[in-house]
Amino acid sequence: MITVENLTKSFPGRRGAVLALDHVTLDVPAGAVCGVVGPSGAGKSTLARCLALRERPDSGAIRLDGTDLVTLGGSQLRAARRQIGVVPETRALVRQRTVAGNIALPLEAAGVPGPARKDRVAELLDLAGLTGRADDHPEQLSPGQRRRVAVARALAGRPAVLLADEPTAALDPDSGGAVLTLLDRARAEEGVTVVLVTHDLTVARRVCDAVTVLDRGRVVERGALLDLVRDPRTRTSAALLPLDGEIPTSGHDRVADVLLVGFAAIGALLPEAANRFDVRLAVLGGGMTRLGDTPVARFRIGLSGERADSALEWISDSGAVVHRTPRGPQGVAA
Ligand SMILES: Nc1ncnc2c1ncn2[C@@H]1O[C@H](COP(=O)(O)OP(=O)(O)OP(=O)(O)O)[C@@H](O)[C@H]1O
Repeated sequence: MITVENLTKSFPGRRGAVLALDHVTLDVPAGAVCGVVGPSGAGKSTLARCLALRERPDSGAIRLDGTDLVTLGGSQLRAARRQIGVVPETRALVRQRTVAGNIALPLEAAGVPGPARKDRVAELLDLAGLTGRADDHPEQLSPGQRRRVAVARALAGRPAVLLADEPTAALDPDSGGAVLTLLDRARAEEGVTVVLVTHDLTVARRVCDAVTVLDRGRVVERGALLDLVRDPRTRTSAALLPLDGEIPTSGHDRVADVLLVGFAAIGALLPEAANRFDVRLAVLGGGMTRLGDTPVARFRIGLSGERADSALEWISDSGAVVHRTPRGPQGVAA
């Protein structure tokens, strides 16, 4: 478990100090993939550098399994740094070395003997889907493959935490997806705790269990992705399942926003409600996405018919989250 408590960091700026992190608190359970998300300048990279123990915060604590890493120095700090693997920039890969040679670098530096080194490199090549490219040099690989080599290198020393700052930046969707799959496999197969820093919630939604949303150095939202998406007031929900506020809602007896989790429910629930209660049900807007493997959908629906209220209650009782829109006729919170 890694916890960040009240982390504060400022930098001198032209017009006074810039508060890059303002009492940031978050926790990442062991074996989870946690996203740190936010717009440009939110403080994500500063937080990542503090977590990597490359930058000292002005105040606050970073605890790994209870030990405050901020206070460490000397050999203890070097040992703590080995617990936190940082995915390097791909330009940090050594051009003269093969893919296998690059992954082996941290093991050589740590004095791991040859046979053990070979086994570990073979394991990581397999994990990264690069076994066939072991003897190639970085420039022979695609950008996405190079990024996977960088992830494998960061995993070599079996760190407790893996820090990946914008690991899909500048990659096409398929290559980016392969990098995210690797992070997910690393969590599942190596048990590493992953901190994924990204400006893009649609990247985080693919692998993260939980996210912390930063804005101007502050935590503005944090929690399990599913919980955040269930609450229509969160930024996370608005970003991942946007509903156009201008959707026309007139001409219906009731208008509501319905959040559905799970595939069967998305396909069947709304038509079933219309049938059961003999109401006309129109989908006015919304759409669906996936959180990891779980499909989630949010629709704005209009219902007309005598039993429209009963239909909404039944949809809610069936497990959907129903919010009657205040803009709808006789709108009241469900
Ligand atoms: N070394 C530094 N010196 C001065 N100011 C800095 C330094 N590092 C970061 N900042 C400032 O701290 C704030 C947070 O920057 P940071 O790079 O952490 O944000 P970010 O969320 O990673 O943004 P981006 O997505 O654009 O990289 C910004 O106002 C930035 O200008």
